[in-house]
Amino acid sequence: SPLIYPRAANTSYTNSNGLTFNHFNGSLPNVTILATGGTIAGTSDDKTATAGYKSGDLGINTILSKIPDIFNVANIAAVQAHNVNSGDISSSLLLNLTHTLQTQVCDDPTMSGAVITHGTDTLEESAFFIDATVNCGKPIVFVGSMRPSTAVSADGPMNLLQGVTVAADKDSKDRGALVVLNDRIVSALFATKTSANTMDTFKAYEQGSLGFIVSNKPYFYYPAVQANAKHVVDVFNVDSVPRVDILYAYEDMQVDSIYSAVKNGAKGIVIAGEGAGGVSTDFGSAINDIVANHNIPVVLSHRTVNGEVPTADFTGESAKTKIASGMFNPQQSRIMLGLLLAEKKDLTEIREVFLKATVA
Ligand SMILES: NC(=O)C[C@H](N)C(=O)O
Repeated sequence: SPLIYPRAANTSYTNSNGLTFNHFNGSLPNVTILATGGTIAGTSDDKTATAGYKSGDLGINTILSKIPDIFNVANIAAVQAHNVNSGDISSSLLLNLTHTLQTQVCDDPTMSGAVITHGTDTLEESAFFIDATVNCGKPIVFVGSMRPSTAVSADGPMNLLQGVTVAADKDSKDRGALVVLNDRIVSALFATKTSANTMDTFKAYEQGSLGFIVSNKPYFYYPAVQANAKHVVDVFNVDSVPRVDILYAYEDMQVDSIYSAVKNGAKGIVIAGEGAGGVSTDFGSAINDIVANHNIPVVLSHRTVNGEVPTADFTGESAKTKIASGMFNPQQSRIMLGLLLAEKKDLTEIREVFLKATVA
């Protein structure tokens, strides 16, 4: 294995990409942590507080100093990429993360994998984005926490320890990006936050988790496999992602929301549709008009947590204009559509990608 270095334990080592590993031990795998903030870096003066705390406060080295066991698992190069509440993560930061991961982890044979620490509110979006843009068999693992670092029984340290362990484990390879929280390993392609408050929040209801962790040992239920819906976009020459808006469908929804989205600069639209991509008759006609006359792709997704939008639901004019999201929920669909627009894909090519996530 190229991961072994002839170096004494507990020395500091800087590799050719400028990543510095403290407590270096030549017999351990190398993992980088890219820290972005969130509750895992959150603090409060009140140890009982699991609301009203400051998200994205502590630096990654302070977090790591409270988990010395982590240095027995891997050599760690910790990088503070950002330190924010996850609502402030942007596609430009994610493009930077993609480039960093590709060059400093995927293309470096001495690196085993990477961990991204992230606020949980939008963690699934960033994990989906990275899964769709980093072309890598190595594990890229997202971790966060639901309790701030100051809370009684804070979950962050164990989640980070487990995330590093999964990133360092050869069984984690070729499974796409992963989400590790609350002892579970979930595919980034399907993970979604299911509770706004509790620790058992990241789930892939239909697909299930890929495995779990006990006494810091990961266990995967099945050998590595990539999902049928997986699609990797090449963003090497992309410097920004076009704006895609999500419109939430409901009874009494007015058609002017779609026209104002386009007027305000949206280059693509995702509808969080009722049931399997449903909208009112009037709104359906407005979508047809937007696609035909403004050349803006519109993806019909579902506001339900589970299920898919089948293409079979769209007939006549709608079959030509509307793109069914398949299994992708609105936030996943927004990211995929934005990335495909960044790649300058046309309507037919965009439709083909969403078809991979579609059954009927
Ligand atoms: N649990 C969390 O991390 C929530 C926090 N508001 C964030 O997403 O940054």
